[in-house]
Amino acid sequence: MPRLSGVLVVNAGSSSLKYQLVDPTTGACFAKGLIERIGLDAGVVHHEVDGQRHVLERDVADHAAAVTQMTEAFTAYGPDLGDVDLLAVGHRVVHGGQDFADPTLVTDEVLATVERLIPLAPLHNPGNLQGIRATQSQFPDVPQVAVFDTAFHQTMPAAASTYAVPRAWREEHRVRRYGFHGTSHAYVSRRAAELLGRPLEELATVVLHLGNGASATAVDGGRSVDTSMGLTPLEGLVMGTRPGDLDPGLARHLHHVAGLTVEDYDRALSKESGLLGLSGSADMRQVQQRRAAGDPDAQLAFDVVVHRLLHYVGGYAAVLGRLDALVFTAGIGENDAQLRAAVVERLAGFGVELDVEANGSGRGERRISTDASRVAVLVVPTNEEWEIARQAAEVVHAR
Ligand SMILES: Nc1ncnc2c1ncn2[C@@H]1O[C@H](COP(=O)(O)OP(=O)(O)O)[C@@H](O)[C@H]1O
Ligand SMILES: CC(=O)OP(=O)(O)O
Ligand SMILES: [Mg+2]
Repeated sequence: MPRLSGVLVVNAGSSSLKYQLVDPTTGACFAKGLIERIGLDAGVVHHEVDGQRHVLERDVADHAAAVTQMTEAFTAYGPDLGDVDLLAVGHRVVHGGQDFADPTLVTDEVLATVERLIPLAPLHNPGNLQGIRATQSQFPDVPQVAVFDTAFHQTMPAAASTYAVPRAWREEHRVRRYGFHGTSHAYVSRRAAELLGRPLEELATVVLHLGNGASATAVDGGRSVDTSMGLTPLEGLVMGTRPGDLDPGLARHLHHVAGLTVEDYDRALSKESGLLGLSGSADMRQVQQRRAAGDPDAQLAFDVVVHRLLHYVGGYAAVLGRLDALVFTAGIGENDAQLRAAVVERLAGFGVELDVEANGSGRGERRISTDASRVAVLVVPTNEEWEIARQAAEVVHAR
Protein backbone atom coordinates (compact mmCIF):
# COMPACT_ATOMS: atom_id res chain seq x y z
CA MET A 1 0.00 0.00 0.00
CA PRO A 2 1.32 3.51 -0.75
CA ARG A 3 2.18 5.54 2.35
CA LEU A 4 -0.42 8.11 3.38
CA SER A 5 0.65 11.71 3.16
CA GLY A 6 -1.16 14.60 4.82
CA VAL A 7 -1.22 17.59 7.15
CA LEU A 8 -2.15 17.16 10.80
CA VAL A 9 -4.42 20.08 11.73
CA VAL A 10 -4.66 21.06 15.39
CA ASN A 11 -7.32 23.44 16.71
CA ALA A 12 -6.76 23.95 20.42
CA GLY A 13 -9.58 25.68 22.29
CA SER A 14 -9.76 26.76 25.92
CA SER A 15 -10.75 23.31 27.23
CA SER A 16 -10.73 21.18 24.08
CA LEU A 17 -8.46 20.12 21.25
CA LYS A 18 -9.80 19.20 17.80
CA TYR A 19 -7.56 17.48 15.27
CA GLN A 20 -7.73 16.11 11.75
CA LEU A 21 -5.37 14.35 9.39
CA VAL A 22 -6.16 15.93 6.02
CA ASP A 23 -5.04 15.60 2.41
CA PRO A 24 -4.30 19.28 1.64
CA THR A 25 -5.05 18.89 -2.08
CA THR A 26 -8.39 17.10 -1.98
CA GLY A 27 -9.58 17.90 1.56
CA ALA A 28 -10.03 14.17 2.23
CA CYS A 29 -10.02 13.54 5.97
CA PHE A 30 -8.19 10.33 6.99
CA ALA A 31 -9.09 10.59 10.68
CA LYS A 32 -10.29 13.20 13.11
CA GLY A 33 -10.88 13.65 16.77
CA LEU A 34 -11.91 15.80 19.66
CA ILE A 35 -10.46 15.83 23.16
CA GLU A 36 -12.81 17.45 25.64
CA ARG A 37 -12.67 18.56 29.27
CA ILE A 38 -8.93 19.26 29.25
CA GLY A 39 -7.82 20.25 32.75
CA LEU A 40 -11.14 19.15 34.24
CA ASP A 41 -11.95 15.81 35.82
CA ALA A 42 -13.09 13.01 33.47
CA GLY A 43 -11.58 14.03 30.13
CA VAL A 44 -12.96 12.40 26.97
CA VAL A 45 -11.14 11.44 23.77
CA HIS A 46 -13.20 10.90 20.59
CA HIS A 47 -11.36 9.46 17.58
CA GLU A 48 -13.08 8.85 14.26
CA VAL A 49 -11.60 6.78 11.44
CA ASP A 50 -13.18 4.81 8.55
CA GLY A 51 -16.67 5.75 9.76
CA GLN A 52 -16.02 4.26 13.23
CA ARG A 53 -16.09 6.35 16.42
CA HIS A 54 -13.95 5.42 19.41
CA VAL A 55 -14.68 7.12 22.74
CA LEU A 56 -12.28 6.87 25.67
CA GLU A 57 -12.37 8.38 29.14
CA ARG A 58 -8.96 9.69 30.14
CA ASP A 59 -7.58 12.25 32.56
CA VAL A 60 -6.18 15.01 30.37
CA ALA A 61 -4.36 17.48 32.60
CA ASP A 62 -3.40 20.04 29.95
CA HIS A 63 -2.94 20.56 26.20
CA ALA A 64 0.43 18.75 26.26
CA ALA A 65 -1.32 15.69 27.71
CA ALA A 66 -4.03 16.10 25.05
CA VAL A 67 -1.40 15.93 22.28
CA THR A 68 -0.07 12.70 23.83
CA GLN A 69 -3.65 11.30 23.91
CA MET A 70 -4.11 12.31 20.27
CA THR A 71 -0.98 10.43 19.10
CA GLU A 72 -1.98 7.41 21.22
CA ALA A 73 -5.42 7.38 19.61
CA PHE A 74 -3.79 7.43 16.15
CA THR A 75 -1.52 4.51 17.19
CA ALA A 76 -4.41 2.49 18.67
CA TYR A 77 -7.08 3.07 16.01
CA GLY A 78 -5.11 4.26 12.99
CA PRO A 79 -3.71 5.53 10.87
CA ASP A 80 -0.43 5.15 12.80
CA LEU A 81 1.30 8.52 12.44
CA GLY A 82 4.62 6.67 12.20
CA ASP A 83 3.39 5.34 8.83
CA VAL A 84 2.24 8.73 7.53
CA ASP A 85 4.35 11.27 5.64
CA LEU A 86 3.43 14.31 7.72
CA LEU A 87 3.96 17.33 5.46
CA ALA A 88 3.25 19.75 8.31
CA VAL A 89 1.31 20.31 11.47
CA GLY A 90 -1.09 23.21 10.84
CA HIS A 91 -2.31 25.10 13.89
CA ARG A 92 -5.29 27.39 14.18
CA VAL A 93 -4.10 30.46 16.09
CA VAL A 94 -6.88 32.88 16.94
CA HIS A 95 -5.10 36.21 17.51
CA GLY A 96 -2.16 37.20 15.31
CA GLY A 97 -2.50 40.94 15.93
CA GLN A 98 -1.17 43.06 13.08
CA ASP A 99 2.00 40.99 12.88
CA PHE A 100 0.66 38.26 10.61
CA ALA A 101 -1.19 38.71 7.32
CA ASP A 102 -0.22 35.21 6.10
CA PRO A 103 0.22 31.69 7.45
CA THR A 104 3.64 31.48 9.07
CA LEU A 105 6.24 28.84 9.85
CA VAL A 106 6.46 28.61 13.64
CA THR A 107 9.70 29.95 15.18
CA ASP A 108 10.53 31.04 18.74
CA GLU A 109 9.82 34.61 17.65
CA VAL A 110 6.36 33.68 16.33
CA LEU A 111 5.57 31.91 19.63
CA ALA A 112 6.70 34.97 21.60
CA THR A 113 4.31 37.16 19.57
CA VAL A 114 1.37 34.76 20.08
CA GLU A 115 2.16 34.84 23.80
CA ARG A 116 2.30 38.64 23.86
CA LEU A 117 -1.20 38.69 22.31
CA ILE A 118 -2.80 36.52 25.05
CA PRO A 119 -4.50 39.52 26.73
CA LEU A 120 -6.43 40.13 23.48
CA ALA A 121 -7.69 36.53 23.20
CA PRO A 122 -7.54 35.05 26.69
CA LEU A 123 -10.01 32.25 25.87
CA HIS A 124 -8.12 31.14 22.77
CA ASN A 125 -4.40 32.02 22.47
CA PRO A 126 -3.14 30.15 25.59
CA GLY A 127 -4.49 26.79 24.32
CA ASN A 128 -3.16 27.50 20.81
CA LEU A 129 0.31 28.11 22.25
CA GLN A 130 0.32 24.97 24.39
CA GLY A 131 -0.90 22.91 21.44
CA ILE A 132 2.00 24.15 19.29
CA ARG A 133 4.63 23.55 21.98
CA ALA A 134 3.37 20.02 22.62
CA THR A 135 3.29 19.02 18.93
CA GLN A 136 6.77 20.53 18.49
CA SER A 137 8.14 18.15 21.08
CA GLN A 138 6.13 15.18 19.74
CA PHE A 139 7.09 15.82 16.09
CA PRO A 140 10.42 17.69 16.22
CA ASP A 141 11.20 17.01 12.55
CA VAL A 142 7.86 18.14 11.10
CA PRO A 143 7.38 21.82 10.15
CA GLN A 144 4.75 23.58 12.27
CA VAL A 145 2.66 26.28 10.59
CA ALA A 146 0.46 28.82 12.37
CA VAL A 147 -2.70 29.87 10.49
CA PHE A 148 -4.23 32.96 12.06
CA ASP A 149 -7.94 33.80 12.37
CA THR A 150 -7.01 37.47 12.02
CA ALA A 151 -4.93 37.17 8.82
CA PHE A 152 -7.73 37.36 6.23
CA HIS A 153 -8.96 40.64 7.71
CA GLN A 154 -5.62 42.46 7.35
CA THR A 155 -7.00 43.83 4.05
CA MET A 156 -9.65 45.91 5.86
CA PRO A 157 -9.30 49.59 5.00
CA ALA A 158 -8.36 51.93 7.86
CA ALA A 159 -11.91 53.31 7.90
CA ALA A 160 -13.18 49.89 8.95
CA SER A 161 -10.33 48.82 11.24
CA THR A 162 -9.99 52.06 13.24
CA TYR A 163 -11.77 52.83 16.51
CA ALA A 164 -12.42 56.51 17.19
CA VAL A 165 -10.40 56.52 20.43
CA PRO A 166 -7.41 58.57 21.68
CA ARG A 167 -4.25 58.51 19.58
CA ALA A 168 -2.17 57.06 22.44
CA TRP A 169 -4.43 53.98 22.68
CA ARG A 170 -4.19 53.42 18.96
CA GLU A 171 -0.46 54.04 18.62
CA GLU A 172 1.01 52.71 21.86
CA HIS A 173 -1.41 49.88 22.57
CA ARG A 174 -2.38 48.82 19.04
CA VAL A 175 -6.05 49.31 19.80
CA ARG A 176 -7.82 48.62 16.49
CA ARG A 177 -10.25 46.19 14.94
CA TYR A 178 -8.65 42.88 13.87
CA GLY A 179 -11.51 40.46 13.14
CA PHE A 180 -11.55 36.66 13.52
CA HIS A 181 -12.78 33.41 11.88
CA GLY A 182 -10.77 34.57 8.84
CA THR A 183 -9.91 31.04 7.70
CA SER A 184 -13.63 30.24 7.55
CA HIS A 185 -14.62 33.51 5.84
CA ALA A 186 -11.86 33.00 3.23
CA TYR A 187 -12.85 29.40 2.48
CA VAL A 188 -16.59 30.06 2.40
CA SER A 189 -16.41 33.16 0.18
CA ARG A 190 -14.21 31.27 -2.30
CA ARG A 191 -16.56 28.24 -2.36
CA ALA A 192 -19.55 30.56 -2.80
CA ALA A 193 -18.01 31.98 -5.99
CA GLU A 194 -17.34 28.45 -7.27
CA LEU A 195 -20.92 27.42 -6.50
CA LEU A 196 -22.26 30.45 -8.39
CA GLY A 197 -19.84 29.80 -11.26
CA ARG A 198 -18.60 33.41 -11.13
CA PRO A 199 -15.10 34.87 -10.65
CA LEU A 200 -14.42 35.67 -6.99
CA GLU A 201 -12.87 38.99 -8.10
CA GLU A 202 -16.22 40.40 -9.20
CA LEU A 203 -18.41 39.30 -6.29
CA ALA A 204 -19.66 41.33 -3.32
CA THR A 205 -20.51 38.85 -0.56
CA VAL A 206 -21.62 38.90 3.05
CA VAL A 207 -20.59 35.76 4.98
CA LEU A 208 -22.36 34.94 8.24
CA HIS A 209 -20.24 32.50 10.31
CA LEU A 210 -22.67 31.46 13.05
CA GLY A 211 -21.15 28.94 15.48
CA ASN A 212 -20.44 29.25 19.20
CA GLY A 213 -18.48 32.32 18.29
CA ALA A 214 -20.15 34.24 15.45
CA SER A 215 -19.06 36.91 13.00
CA ALA A 216 -20.17 38.58 9.78
CA THR A 217 -17.73 39.64 7.06
CA ALA A 218 -18.14 41.87 4.00
CA VAL A 219 -16.00 40.37 1.22
CA ASP A 220 -15.32 42.45 -1.88
CA GLY A 221 -13.62 40.57 -4.72
CA GLY A 222 -12.23 37.98 -2.30
CA ARG A 223 -10.87 40.55 0.19
CA SER A 224 -12.27 41.26 3.63
CA VAL A 225 -13.36 44.91 3.78
CA ASP A 226 -15.22 44.83 7.10
CA THR A 227 -15.98 42.31 9.81
CA SER A 228 -18.06 42.34 12.98
CA MET A 229 -15.47 41.18 15.53
CA GLY A 230 -12.95 43.77 16.62
CA LEU A 231 -9.96 44.04 18.98
CA THR A 232 -11.20 40.84 20.63
CA PRO A 233 -13.75 38.16 19.65
CA LEU A 234 -16.41 39.88 21.80
CA GLU A 235 -17.64 42.54 19.36
CA GLY A 236 -20.44 42.20 16.82
CA LEU A 237 -23.07 39.47 16.63
CA VAL A 238 -24.85 37.80 19.55
CA MET A 239 -23.02 34.50 20.31
CA GLY A 240 -23.43 31.44 22.55
CA THR A 241 -22.01 33.14 25.65
CA ARG A 242 -20.82 36.54 24.31
CA PRO A 243 -23.05 39.59 23.84
CA GLY A 244 -21.56 41.22 20.75
CA ASP A 245 -22.03 45.00 20.47
CA LEU A 246 -22.67 46.98 23.66
CA ASP A 247 -22.65 50.56 24.85
CA PRO A 248 -19.06 51.28 26.03
CA GLY A 249 -20.64 53.12 28.98
CA LEU A 250 -21.81 49.81 30.44
CA ALA A 251 -18.56 49.08 32.33
CA ARG A 252 -18.67 52.33 34.27
CA HIS A 253 -22.39 51.94 35.00
CA LEU A 254 -21.99 48.41 36.42
CA HIS A 255 -18.95 49.45 38.44
CA HIS A 256 -21.01 52.17 40.09
CA VAL A 257 -24.29 50.34 40.64
CA ALA A 258 -22.92 46.86 41.42
CA GLY A 259 -19.20 47.30 42.23
CA LEU A 260 -18.18 45.05 39.34
CA THR A 261 -14.43 44.63 38.83
CA VAL A 262 -12.76 44.36 35.43
CA GLU A 263 -12.45 40.58 35.99
CA ASP A 264 -16.18 40.21 36.86
CA TYR A 265 -17.11 42.24 33.81
CA ASP A 266 -14.85 40.26 31.48
CA ARG A 267 -16.09 36.90 32.77
CA ALA A 268 -19.73 37.94 32.34
CA LEU A 269 -19.12 39.12 28.77
CA SER A 270 -17.03 36.10 27.74
CA LYS A 271 -18.91 33.29 29.44
CA GLU A 272 -22.31 34.35 30.78
CA SER A 273 -23.88 36.55 28.08
CA GLY A 274 -25.25 35.95 24.58
CA LEU A 275 -27.82 33.14 24.16
CA LEU A 276 -26.91 31.88 27.64
CA GLY A 277 -27.56 35.23 29.30
CA LEU A 278 -30.85 35.72 27.46
CA SER A 279 -32.35 32.24 27.55
CA GLY A 280 -30.41 30.06 30.01
CA SER A 281 -28.82 27.98 27.24
CA ALA A 282 -25.75 28.72 25.10
CA ASP A 283 -26.78 26.08 22.58
CA MET A 284 -29.01 27.19 19.70
CA ARG A 285 -30.64 23.75 19.39
CA GLN A 286 -31.93 24.06 22.96
CA VAL A 287 -32.99 27.66 22.41
CA GLN A 288 -35.06 26.48 19.42
CA GLN A 289 -36.65 23.64 21.40
CA ARG A 290 -37.66 26.02 24.19
CA ARG A 291 -38.91 28.56 21.71
CA ALA A 292 -41.09 25.90 20.02
CA ALA A 293 -42.52 25.11 23.47
CA GLY A 294 -43.51 28.79 23.90
CA ASP A 295 -40.70 29.96 26.22
CA PRO A 296 -40.67 33.81 26.00
CA ASP A 297 -36.98 34.10 26.98
CA ALA A 298 -35.98 31.76 24.15
CA GLN A 299 -38.16 33.76 21.74
CA LEU A 300 -36.51 37.01 22.83
CA ALA A 301 -33.03 35.46 22.44
CA PHE A 302 -33.90 34.39 18.89
CA ASP A 303 -35.35 37.82 18.06
CA VAL A 304 -32.26 39.62 19.36
CA VAL A 305 -29.99 37.34 17.31
CA VAL A 306 -32.02 37.98 14.13
CA HIS A 307 -32.21 41.74 14.71
CA ARG A 308 -28.43 41.99 15.12
CA LEU A 309 -27.87 39.90 11.97
CA LEU A 310 -30.15 42.20 9.95
CA HIS A 311 -28.26 45.20 11.27
CA TYR A 312 -24.98 43.77 9.92
CA VAL A 313 -26.35 42.45 6.62
CA GLY A 314 -27.89 45.84 5.80
CA GLY A 315 -24.79 47.71 6.98
CA TYR A 316 -22.44 45.57 4.91
CA ALA A 317 -24.61 45.82 1.78
CA ALA A 318 -24.15 49.60 2.13
CA VAL A 319 -20.40 49.27 2.81
CA LEU A 320 -20.01 47.08 -0.31
CA GLY A 321 -22.28 49.33 -2.38
CA ARG A 322 -23.97 46.22 -3.81
CA LEU A 323 -24.64 42.64 -2.80
CA ASP A 324 -24.34 39.53 -4.97
CA ALA A 325 -24.41 36.80 -2.34
CA LEU A 326 -25.36 36.24 1.29
CA VAL A 327 -23.80 33.07 2.70
CA PHE A 328 -24.62 31.15 5.89
CA THR A 329 -22.03 28.87 7.52
CA ALA A 330 -20.91 27.14 10.79
CA GLY A 331 -23.07 25.12 13.20
CA ILE A 332 -26.08 27.45 13.31
CA GLY A 333 -25.73 28.88 9.80
CA GLU A 334 -25.51 25.40 8.24
CA ASN A 335 -28.24 23.69 10.27
CA ASP A 336 -30.82 26.18 11.49
CA ALA A 337 -33.36 26.67 8.67
CA GLN A 338 -35.68 28.71 10.90
CA LEU A 339 -33.01 31.24 11.68
CA ARG A 340 -32.02 31.56 8.01
CA ALA A 341 -35.66 32.01 7.04
CA ALA A 342 -36.19 34.66 9.74
CA VAL A 343 -33.27 36.70 8.35
CA VAL A 344 -33.93 36.25 4.63
CA GLU A 345 -37.69 36.86 4.79
CA ARG A 346 -37.05 40.25 6.39
CA LEU A 347 -35.02 41.20 3.28
CA ALA A 348 -37.97 40.65 0.91
CA GLY A 349 -38.34 44.42 0.41
CA PHE A 350 -34.86 44.45 -1.17
CA GLY A 351 -35.76 41.77 -3.71
CA VAL A 352 -34.25 38.87 -1.76
CA GLU A 353 -36.44 35.79 -2.16
CA LEU A 354 -36.07 32.59 -0.16
CA ASP A 355 -36.57 29.19 -1.81
CA VAL A 356 -38.47 27.69 1.11
CA GLU A 357 -37.95 24.09 0.04
CA ALA A 358 -34.20 24.39 -0.61
CA ASN A 359 -33.85 26.14 2.75
CA GLY A 360 -35.89 23.64 4.73
CA SER A 361 -35.15 20.26 3.30
CA GLY A 362 -31.86 20.47 1.41
CA ARG A 363 -28.47 19.55 2.80
CA GLY A 364 -24.88 20.64 2.25
CA GLU A 365 -23.66 23.28 -0.18
CA ARG A 366 -26.61 24.86 -2.00
CA ARG A 367 -28.47 27.93 -3.14
CA ILE A 368 -31.52 28.66 -0.95
CA SER A 369 -32.88 31.67 -2.88
CA THR A 370 -35.15 31.53 -5.92
CA ASP A 371 -33.80 32.20 -9.43
CA ALA A 372 -35.64 35.54 -9.36
CA SER A 373 -33.93 36.69 -6.15
CA ARG A 374 -31.76 39.82 -6.59
CA VAL A 375 -29.23 38.39 -4.16
CA ALA A 376 -28.12 34.74 -4.20
CA VAL A 377 -28.52 33.25 -0.73
CA LEU A 378 -26.29 30.22 -0.10
CA VAL A 379 -25.47 27.65 2.54
CA VAL A 380 -21.79 26.66 2.42
CA PRO A 381 -20.54 24.30 5.16
CA THR A 382 -17.25 25.68 6.43
CA ASN A 383 -14.10 23.55 6.42
CA GLU A 384 -11.50 25.36 8.48
CA GLU A 385 -9.40 22.18 8.73
CA TRP A 386 -9.00 21.80 4.97
CA GLU A 387 -8.22 25.51 4.60
CA ILE A 388 -5.58 25.29 7.37
CA ALA A 389 -4.09 22.14 5.77
CA ARG A 390 -4.01 23.84 2.35
CA GLN A 391 -2.34 26.97 3.69
CA ALA A 392 0.14 24.98 5.81
CA ALA A 393 1.12 22.86 2.78
CA GLU A 394 1.64 26.02 0.70
CA VAL A 395 3.99 27.47 3.32
CA VAL A 396 6.00 24.24 3.43
CA HIS A 397 6.22 23.95 -0.37
CA ALA A 398 7.35 27.58 -0.66
CA ARG A 399 10.32 27.03 1.71
N1 LIG B 1 -29.63 21.55 13.85
C1 LIG B 1 -29.25 22.65 14.47
N2 LIG B 1 -30.12 23.68 14.67
C2 LIG B 1 -29.74 24.78 15.32
N3 LIG B 1 -28.50 25.00 15.81
C3 LIG B 1 -27.61 24.02 15.63
C4 LIG B 1 -27.91 22.81 14.96
N4 LIG B 1 -26.78 22.04 14.94
C5 LIG B 1 -25.83 22.75 15.59
N5 LIG B 1 -26.31 23.94 16.01
C6 LIG B 1 -25.65 24.99 16.78
O1 LIG B 1 -24.36 25.32 16.30
C7 LIG B 1 -23.61 25.92 17.39
C8 LIG B 1 -22.20 25.36 17.38
O2 LIG B 1 -21.61 25.69 16.15
P1 LIG B 1 -20.11 25.20 15.78
O3 LIG B 1 -19.79 25.82 14.47
O4 LIG B 1 -20.05 23.72 15.88
O5 LIG B 1 -19.33 25.87 16.95
P2 LIG B 1 -17.80 25.98 17.34
O6 LIG B 1 -16.98 25.32 16.24
O7 LIG B 1 -17.57 27.46 17.41
O8 LIG B 1 -17.69 25.31 18.68
C9 LIG B 1 -24.38 25.61 18.66
O9 LIG B 1 -25.10 26.76 19.08
C10 LIG B 1 -25.35 24.53 18.21
O10 LIG B 1 -26.53 24.53 18.96
C1 LIG C 1 -12.58 33.67 17.45
C2 LIG C 1 -13.70 32.85 17.95
O1 LIG C 1 -14.68 33.35 18.45
O2 LIG C 1 -13.57 31.51 17.80
P1 LIG C 1 -14.64 30.40 18.24
O3 LIG C 1 -15.85 30.62 17.40
O4 LIG C 1 -13.92 29.11 17.93
O5 LIG C 1 -14.91 30.60 19.70
MG1 LIG D 1 -15.90 26.99 15.13
